[in-house]
Amino acid sequence: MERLRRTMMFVPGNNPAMIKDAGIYGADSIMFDLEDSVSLAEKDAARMLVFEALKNVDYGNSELVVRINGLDTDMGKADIYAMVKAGVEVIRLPKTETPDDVVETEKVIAEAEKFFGIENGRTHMMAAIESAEGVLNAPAIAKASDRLIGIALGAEDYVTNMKTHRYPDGAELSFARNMILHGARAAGIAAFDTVYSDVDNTEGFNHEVEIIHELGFDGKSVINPRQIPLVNAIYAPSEKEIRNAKAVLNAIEEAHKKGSGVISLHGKMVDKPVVARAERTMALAKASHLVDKEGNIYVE
Ligand SMILES: CC(C)(COP(=O)(O)OP(=O)(O)OC[C@H]1O[C@@H](n2cnc3c(N)ncnc32)[C@H](O)[C@@H]1OP(=O)(O)O)[C@@H](O)C(=O)NCCC(=O)NCCSC(=O)C[C@@](O)(CC(=O)O)C(=O)O
Ligand SMILES: [Mg+2]
Repeated sequence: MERLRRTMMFVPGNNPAMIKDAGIYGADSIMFDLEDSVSLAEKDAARMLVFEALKNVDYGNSELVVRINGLDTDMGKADIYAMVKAGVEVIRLPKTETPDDVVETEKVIAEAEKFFGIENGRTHMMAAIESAEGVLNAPAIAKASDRLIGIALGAEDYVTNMKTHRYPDGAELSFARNMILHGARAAGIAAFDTVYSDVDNTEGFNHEVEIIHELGFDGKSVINPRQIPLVNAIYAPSEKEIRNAKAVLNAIEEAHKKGSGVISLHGKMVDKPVVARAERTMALAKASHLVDKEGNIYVE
């Protein structure tokens, strides 16, 4: 079963208090940032701080991601070496424009793994797409490395590049979101939506999460712990959806016992894609604490 990544929380890499407590909020992934939330003067200190945190702090089940500075800066290579040495799970490449950006970053990661005697391929990657060129190349970027677990939209940089800004209905992001989603799905990896900066605007945030949930994004980048339960609530399946998923999984189990891969349930065909959706519903229900380990509904 693929890992759930409903929320990926940005944590500024120069903020010791936020770094120390980042594990208590239940984010599926924690993303320590060495890039745009850290000023030039603090880059070295932030790298050391995040290195120490990765080595010494227990973040429970959260996946650990670090957004590095790009290889077109003086910091990129040092960031990669330090994070690979610390054992980070995923390196997030910012401002990815072309598949070559991914390939070049992968080369340095592989060099670092070799240098520190770490198994080749252990460090995964994700690529943030934050410009028109990146969006147009999204399908190729998503297929540029087997290490990629996903691609993400970085909308603040993207709207700046597009000479616009963020609007409540998200029309300005529609093409980018669809390109990123299709690129990710064609490559079989995850798609993550961008941050929502107005942390006190719960209504606007919920509206945006509804949109990306309906489109099919795996999850959203968040910048504040208060945004985590809001995303989780929208990604939580309803009781009706859970009951239907359980019925589908029971029906297909019966079909398999009879040697068939397809069966009818209440007059509707149940086949492989319906089963895959039911499995994801049950995974989301478990993550949302709506069912127990066996899939029994708590609300019954
Ligand atoms: C927004 C705000 C200032 C609000 O402050 P507030 O003070 O109102 O927060 P409160 O709610 O009062 O905090 C209550 C308690 O939570 C703690 N707490 C808050 N935030 C926490 C957190 N993130 N991690 C751990 N802990 C946290 C806090 O320490 C306190 O702890 P305590 O004192 O113990 O109670 C704050 O959240 C914050 O700085 N966020 C991170 C901002 C950031 O990372 N920006 C860069 C990434 S975007 C980018 O680069 C654009 C992009 O590249 C994106 C893309 O690519 O997708 C693109 O182009 O679009
Ligand atoms: Mg950005």
